[in-house]
Amino acid sequence: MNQVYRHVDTYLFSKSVDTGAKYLKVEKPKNSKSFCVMLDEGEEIIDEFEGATFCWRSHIETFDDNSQGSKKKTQPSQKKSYIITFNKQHREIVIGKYLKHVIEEGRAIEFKNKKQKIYCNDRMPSWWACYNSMWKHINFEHPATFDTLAMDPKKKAEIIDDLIALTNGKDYYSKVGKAWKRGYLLYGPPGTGKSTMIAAIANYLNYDIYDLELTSVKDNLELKKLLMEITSKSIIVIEDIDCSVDLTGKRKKAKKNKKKDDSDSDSDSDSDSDSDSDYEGKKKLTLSGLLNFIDGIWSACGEERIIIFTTNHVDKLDPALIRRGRMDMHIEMSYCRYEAFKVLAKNYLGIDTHPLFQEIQPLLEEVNLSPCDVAETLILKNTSGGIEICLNNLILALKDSKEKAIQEAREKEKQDSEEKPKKNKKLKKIYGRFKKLFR
Ligand SMILES: Nc1ncnc2c1ncn2[C@@H]1O[C@H](COP(=O)(O)OP(=O)(O)OP(=O)(O)O)[C@@H](O)[C@H]1O
Ligand SMILES: [Mg+2]
Repeated sequence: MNQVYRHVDTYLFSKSVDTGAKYLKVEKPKNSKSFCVMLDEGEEIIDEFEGATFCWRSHIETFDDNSQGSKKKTQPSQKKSYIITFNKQHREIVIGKYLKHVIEEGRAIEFKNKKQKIYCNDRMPSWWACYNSMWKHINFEHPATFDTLAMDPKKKAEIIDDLIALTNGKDYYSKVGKAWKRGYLLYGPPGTGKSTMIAAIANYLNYDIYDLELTSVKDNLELKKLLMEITSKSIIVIEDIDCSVDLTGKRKKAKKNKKKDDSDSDSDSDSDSDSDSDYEGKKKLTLSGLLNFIDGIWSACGEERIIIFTTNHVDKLDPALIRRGRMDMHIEMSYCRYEAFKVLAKNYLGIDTHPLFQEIQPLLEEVNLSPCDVAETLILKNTSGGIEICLNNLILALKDSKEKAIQEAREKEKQDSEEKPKKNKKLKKIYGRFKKLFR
């Protein structure tokens, strides 16, 4: 089906509910979450825009493909169109604004109704990539939302505001001359909701997710090709960026090589080996390739994109990779504190308050338990008196954790106090040697 026709169709359906056409056709397109209702042949819809009235009439023409004398019997094909009639004086409005409005509205409704997809890149032979997409996909159906995400409500509101600003940012980004995209770094210990947050963002915006597996990317060129296939209004995710590929190491190596090049710049043989290593570099996936992927000139070939990195070890990442501008927002997903617990209690037990909360609150403030671990204790295993059992399980888990933390701290203290005299002895020895040297 022609795209323009489809957008018009969608737009008119949103009107047909109000205007009450007599006969409608109902279809369920493969990629849509909802039904699609179309006008039947000869049905009319009246629409109004800026004081002008427009009449849309559905027209279906049927062609008999057997008319060419072919022996094989084929189904007759149909050509669908709309005829729009309006007062001559509104010609300017139709051409200047109305048609654009219809297409944009139709496209927006389709976007809202489309089924989300999650894509992943798989290692495939180069001949395959010449003829097919480099991404494989399935429908994305994850129940996470911002309502079910347990975290500090202030931080949550900040993220939602940022997302809204991004989606409304078309004019702003073109005014300031920036590519229309945003980078988020999600960091924190395991089980604190980084992946859940990605799902919640995708569901909030109805964006598709492109889960980029860096270890499957052969070189920088392949990364660029993958980028070119990513659609607008999407989220590009690189999970556990610190363990994907050794990007930091490569950069350090590159720096070392550069230093060596600078000092040996006169020698011809060295410049040859430089170009060899340059060539090797191009053949691999490097940090600079990834940086270009995020915000090089090619990154502007799509609009309304979000890039998300997740990591458990933010300190291991190369600062260039996460500097502001690349990763615009650094979001810490932390251990479960009282506010986050209240969200989990509501999700899992359906309660806003309980007398046992008083005991739980101070424990949560001093014990580091991930939301994942807290959630595990809150899963209702039976219905009779279940809530109290769950909350008591949580209290036990918190007390256990507290006990362990105290134990660990004691052991560390003991270790430190045992090591101190050894260290002092070593320092004394070094000091003694220095003294001898300068005598
Ligand atoms: N903040 C949270 N809000 C709601 N549920 C959470 C949260 N954190 C964790 N969970 C629950 O714990 C499970 C694991 O969380 P998730 O996979 O998002 O953690 P993660 O931070 O991505 O962990 P990892 O670093 O190991 O990848 C989820 O399925 C979810 O049910
Ligand atoms: Mg995760």
